[in-house]
Amino acid sequence: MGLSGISLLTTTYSLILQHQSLLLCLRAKGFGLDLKKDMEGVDYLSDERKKAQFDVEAMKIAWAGSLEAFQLSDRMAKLVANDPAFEKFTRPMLGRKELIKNTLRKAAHGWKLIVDLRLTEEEAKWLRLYIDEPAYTDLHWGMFIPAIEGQGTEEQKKKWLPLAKKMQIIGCYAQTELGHGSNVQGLETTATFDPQTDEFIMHSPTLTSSKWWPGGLGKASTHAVVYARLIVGGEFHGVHGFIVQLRSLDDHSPLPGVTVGDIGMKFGNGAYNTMDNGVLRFDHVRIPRDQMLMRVSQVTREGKIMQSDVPRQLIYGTMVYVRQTIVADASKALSRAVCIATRYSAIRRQFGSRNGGPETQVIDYKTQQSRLFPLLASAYAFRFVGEWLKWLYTDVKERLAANDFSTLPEAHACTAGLKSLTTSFTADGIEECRKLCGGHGYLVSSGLPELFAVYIPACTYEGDNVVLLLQVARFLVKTVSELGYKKPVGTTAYMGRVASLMQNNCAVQTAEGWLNPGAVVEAFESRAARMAVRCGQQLAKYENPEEGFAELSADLVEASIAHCQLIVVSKFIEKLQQDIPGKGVKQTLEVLCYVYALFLLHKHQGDFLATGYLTPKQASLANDQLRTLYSKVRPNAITLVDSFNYTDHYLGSILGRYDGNVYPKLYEAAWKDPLNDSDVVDGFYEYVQPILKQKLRTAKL
Ligand SMILES: CC/C=C\C/C=C\C/C=C\C/C=C\C/C=C\CCCC(=O)SCCNC(=O)CCNC(=O)[C@H](O)C(C)(C)COP(=O)(O)OP(=O)(O)OC[C@H]1O[C@@H](n2cnc3c(N)ncnc32)[C@H](O)[C@@H]1OP(=O)(O)O
Ligand SMILES: Cc1cc2nc3c(=O)[nH]c(=O)nc-3n(C[C@H](O)[C@H](O)[C@H](O)COP(=O)(O)OP(=O)(O)OC[C@H]3O[C@@H](n4cnc5c(N)ncnc54)[C@H](O)[C@@H]3O)c2cc1C
Repeated sequence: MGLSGISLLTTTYSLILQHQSLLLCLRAKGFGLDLKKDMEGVDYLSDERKKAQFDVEAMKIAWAGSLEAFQLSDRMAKLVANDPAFEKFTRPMLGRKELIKNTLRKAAHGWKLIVDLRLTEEEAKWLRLYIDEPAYTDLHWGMFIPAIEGQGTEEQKKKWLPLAKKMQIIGCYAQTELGHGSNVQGLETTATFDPQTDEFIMHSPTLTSSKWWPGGLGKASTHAVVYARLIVGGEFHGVHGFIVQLRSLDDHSPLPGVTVGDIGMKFGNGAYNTMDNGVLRFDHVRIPRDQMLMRVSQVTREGKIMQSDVPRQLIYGTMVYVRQTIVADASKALSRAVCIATRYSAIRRQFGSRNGGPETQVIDYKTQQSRLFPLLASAYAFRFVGEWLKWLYTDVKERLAANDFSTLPEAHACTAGLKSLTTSFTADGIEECRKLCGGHGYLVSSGLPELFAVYIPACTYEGDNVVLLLQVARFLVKTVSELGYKKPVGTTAYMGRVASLMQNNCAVQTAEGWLNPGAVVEAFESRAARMAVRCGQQLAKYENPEEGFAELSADLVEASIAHCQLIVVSKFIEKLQQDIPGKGVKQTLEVLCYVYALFLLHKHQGDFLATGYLTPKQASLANDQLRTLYSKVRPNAITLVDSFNYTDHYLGSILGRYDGNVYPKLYEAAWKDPLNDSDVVDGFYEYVQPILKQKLRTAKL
């Protein structure tokens, strides 16, 4: 290495020393330099932690939901973090075959722990979450089993659930096809009843009817719940679910008539490529009649269709369940990215040094705060709305069990809308966190690229986010059209006050005036009501309602977003009306709640102004208040992300390390890259040296 290289390195290291004064000795492998190494065990964020204005341990409990939930999650997180079998840092460098084998190994080790330690289903769920590697088990536990639980008869549940829960069979959820995903009624796979043999014949009549995407199908599953067109007596009777065995339970080979495989690599290194999303075709595969999931409709031995009093929509019930879990997962993914970006923003310094003193921590720049703190506030907002949605789902489930189907449409609208809202925001938020970490955020070792790659399909799977918002729009339009004779309830109860929401305008006169839950909720209610009513009025101009709906669909999507944001804001405010113990915890959450609401108000001020609810002056006062709120978040920022209680293993990020020891660890990690195994790169003699040694024929070059 030449002198200029060494002086560049020396300059780099003096900068590091300036930033982290406790560096003692670093060995620069490959450069022949004996530099100082950092002190392990030092907390570089301790000054930040001392600034906390609230009880961090109590905030951890508020985030987890209860002391018991905190303890359970903490126990599972540590179990995974302390087990070398769950190492994941090499994942992005593995080839596909190694990656899948590695995932199978981890899933097997996880299952062994579940059995040996006799973990409960709740503990097992957290264990799988902290293993942090998408795997066939997600679909087995998350969709296959819930599909049987929700759509199977008591007899079917008795037969299949024990097998599935002991993992004596492995299942997946095979709905989407090559040609249709969103349009479930457009699926082409057929299940034709054969009264001669009392069987269904599963068949894939076209290329586009091939099942395409189901997770766990490609290589792991022995069984699937397959959605297919029920054909009895030559007539189509809607799409239903069927339990179909795909592979031998002895040697795992596909059964006769079954063609099955993996659909290939997906976005990113490592990331979602640990999942075997699959393709499946049937060539007249026969299954017994009792393998059709028959809670909604039954086919008798004689080939008669019997409808139970359960609504047809229950066939979509598994999607309601999974969408609810996806909302809860959004807060986990967003909080993870925010934790990384917040800790790193406190470590990173740029500009502002006077007289050789330390530079400014980037977290102190107002622009950094205005990008980061709304994401932090959103992570908390999504956590609390996810908690509420879980309650709503549990309530609906109990009602369904008692044959009360009245709240199903609202549960569908809420799960669809909030799934869409939270996943779109989280996907964008993770990318924003990457940018907030500057260049180092682009390194795989920041943890952000893989988190992003794993997360973004959430905007598509379990319902494309636009398609889902259009479902919310249908629900809203129906609610508006029924206002004259039907009292809206639940999350649309505010529509019952539509007259005053359309007339009264915002009364806020000062920036402090925005620190009022009533003023905030009314602003969001008025905006949502006015946008929905405006869509209703526009729709009324069309003779054909479906044509009008299609024409106005972009506006309808915006009205749905306004409605869903209102739900998140009001559930955050409702949460704060509960008893939340711990010094300063409630006050700190109040600040975050206002940040969330006023950030949305600022971002969507066009809606609030266009609907005539706010004046430009009032919108500007909200923005003034937002700036003040950011200053209130600042001293608590690090401890607010500590309250997520994530282990370094789960975060999987050098930038987000709990101790903030970023630079030495980044430096160390670079040397672990296989490219640095040798000084001279493989291929040098074949491809580089000949260029260096070439004898140029043209003098001009
Ligand atoms: C580094 C690693 C880090 C971390 C990773 C670790 C682990 C991973 C973590 C978690 C993994 C999580 C998840 C697993 C991952 C992926 C799973 C994905 C699985 C899937 O994608 S399954 C396939 C999902 N498919 C869809 O969602 C399709 C979307 N389409 C539809 O839902 C519907 O077809 C429709 C709603 C668009 C229907 O439209 P339509 O108008 O044609 O409808 P119909 O005529 O059929 O019916 C209309 C009628 O029904 C009502 N309705 C619709 N849906 C529902 C419902 N779900 N529930 C109740 N009611 C419903 C609708 O309102 C209409 O009612 P109305 O009264 O007639 O108006
Ligand atoms: C990682 C991953 C895992 C998956 N796992 C599973 C699984 O386990 N099991 C399973 O069955 N499926 C699974 N899927 C499939 C997934 O559920 C579908 O991809 C999803 O429902 C979207 O359907 P689509 O692909 O048909 O999109 P399309 O509907 O083709 O969407 C394409 C575009 O058209 C737009 N669009 C479609 N319809 C309308 C409309 N009516 N109005 C306006 N715009 C419209 C959409 O907004 C989108 O922009 C998975 C997908 C992914 C990416």
